[in-house]
Formats: sequence, structure tokens, C-alpha cells
Amino acid sequence: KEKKSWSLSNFDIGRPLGRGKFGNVYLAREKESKFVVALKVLFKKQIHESNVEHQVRREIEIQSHLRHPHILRLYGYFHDDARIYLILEYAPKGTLFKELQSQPLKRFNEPTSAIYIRSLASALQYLHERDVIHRDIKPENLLLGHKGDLKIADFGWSVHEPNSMRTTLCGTLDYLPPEMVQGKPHTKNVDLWSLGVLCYELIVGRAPFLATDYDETYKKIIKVDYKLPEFVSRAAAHFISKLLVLNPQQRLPLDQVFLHPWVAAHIK
Ligand SMILES: Cc1cc(Nc2nc(/C=C/c3ccccc3)nc3cc(N4CCN(C)CC4)ccc23)n[nH]1
Repeated sequence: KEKKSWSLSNFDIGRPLGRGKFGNVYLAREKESKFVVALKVLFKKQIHESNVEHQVRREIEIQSHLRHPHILRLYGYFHDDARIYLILEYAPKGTLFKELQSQPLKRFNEPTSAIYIRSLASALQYLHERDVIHRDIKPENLLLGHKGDLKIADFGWSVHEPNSMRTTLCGTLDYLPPEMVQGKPHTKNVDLWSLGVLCYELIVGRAPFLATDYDETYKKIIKVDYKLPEFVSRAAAHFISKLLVLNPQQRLPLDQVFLHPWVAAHIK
């Protein structure tokens, strides 16, 4: 069917949901259908100045063709002279980052964590089958649908949550694998490392290579220097140790992730 062309006049704009480097994300509603969406506004000037036009085009091209329950939908886009607007799926339960912070112990129990990890692994498998890699899977970029189900939302460009200290404090090194922090070419196995980092963070409540400064974090990443607290089960510890592996080729492949006892044990 013919793609409808959208414009700002089709939408009622609601509250801002978050602030990005290239613009903000707003709650919005399409006037005719009353369909609620998230409208991501990117400023052409800033995109041009940061020379990321190609990246924005790539993001739009890739994300608009993806259809998976754990990947946030991009329904369409439009632009005016100053801005590009992305019409995105609205995830009503916010970011996993906020959900993690709202936990009494700032961490999830292992069954909950395993369900999040399993959802992510199925989204990554879908992406890898389509040769799409390196989706920024840190908690700030993961949203929760109305059933609390995970959605990878690739906000892409160094986004600053309204009050998440992380982006300012530790920068984005936390989730990057050794091959990326050393500027080597990266393969889809970077996502396996990030899955391990996320798993650690959900269960422990902080990133495995967290350090006071950039260089400290860098050194810990390239030495794969992390410790697991006592309360982490042996099955979880084993699972994490199979993903946080220096050599990208030796990381547990996604089809093995689903078979690992720690992940398989918590299938409802
Ligand atoms: C694209 C998108 C966002 C989205 N939903 C939401 N995004 C963001 C924060 C978004 C954001 C955007 C840019 C930079 C940083 C954060 N925060 C949200 C917070 C929400 N609430 C309602 C539920 N509360 C428990 C927490 C606060 C709900 C939806 C949110 N659906 N689709």
C-alpha cells in the first residue's frame, strides 16, 4: 500500500519523555486514529554539524523494516526545514534503567533477569540474522511495553536521560567490548559481550567494569577484570563467564544462550 506522508499537523504533542543529544522525544497522539506514539525530534543542524547524516539514514532504513516483539517499532518519519521526526512505538512502562533504579536493592532477582536476557537474546538473534549488529543494549536504551516486556530502543546518539547520572559520570565505555575500546573492527559478537554486561548489571545492580574514571574502566575491560558478589548463583556466574570472554569468537553464541541452564531454567 502507498506509504502515507505524515506531518506535524497530524499529531497532538504531549509531554517530553526524554532529552537527546540531537533533540528530544515527546509523547504524541495521531489526531484521526488517536493512536499514541513517541515522536523523536532530531535537529538537522546538529546532525549536519556532527556529520551523522548517514547514521540517521541508516537507523531509519534499518529500524523501519524490523518487526520483532522485543524491538521498538519505527512506524514512519517526516521532516520540515529544521527537523527530522521519527514516529516511534510508545512503550508505556519507561526505561529498564529507571525500573532497575526503582528496585529496593537496585537489582532484579535472577528469574526476572533471565527473562529479560532471554527476550534480548531473541531480539539479537533476529538482528544478527539480518546482519544488524551493535544495538546499544544498555539499560538506558531498553524500554518496557505495557506487559513489562522488553523493547530494544536504539536511541542511538549519546542520549541523556533526564536524570541518569551514568551518561555523564561513566560515559559509554561500560558496555563496550575490548575489541571496540581498542578500536579494532567489530563483529556481531560485540552484542554477546554487551549481553553479558547487561546480565551482570541486572543481577548485581552495577556494571561489571565500573570504575572511577575512563582509563580505569578501559583497563578493566581489556583485562576482563570483574568480580561476582557472593549472592550470585553458580549458574548465573557460569553464564556470565561464557559471554565476558576476551576473544569474540569464543563467546557463547546466541543459539547456545537459550540452551544454557540459567536461561532455560526460567522459561515460564
Ligand atoms: C521512544 C520511546 C520512549 C517511550 N517511553 C518512555 N520513554 C522514556 C524515556 C525516553 C528517553 C528518550 C530520549 C532520551 C532519554 C530517554 N521514559 C518513559 C517514562 C515513562 N513513565 C511512565 C511509567 N513510570 C513507571 C516511569 C515513567 C513511560 C514511558 C517512557 N516509548 N517510546
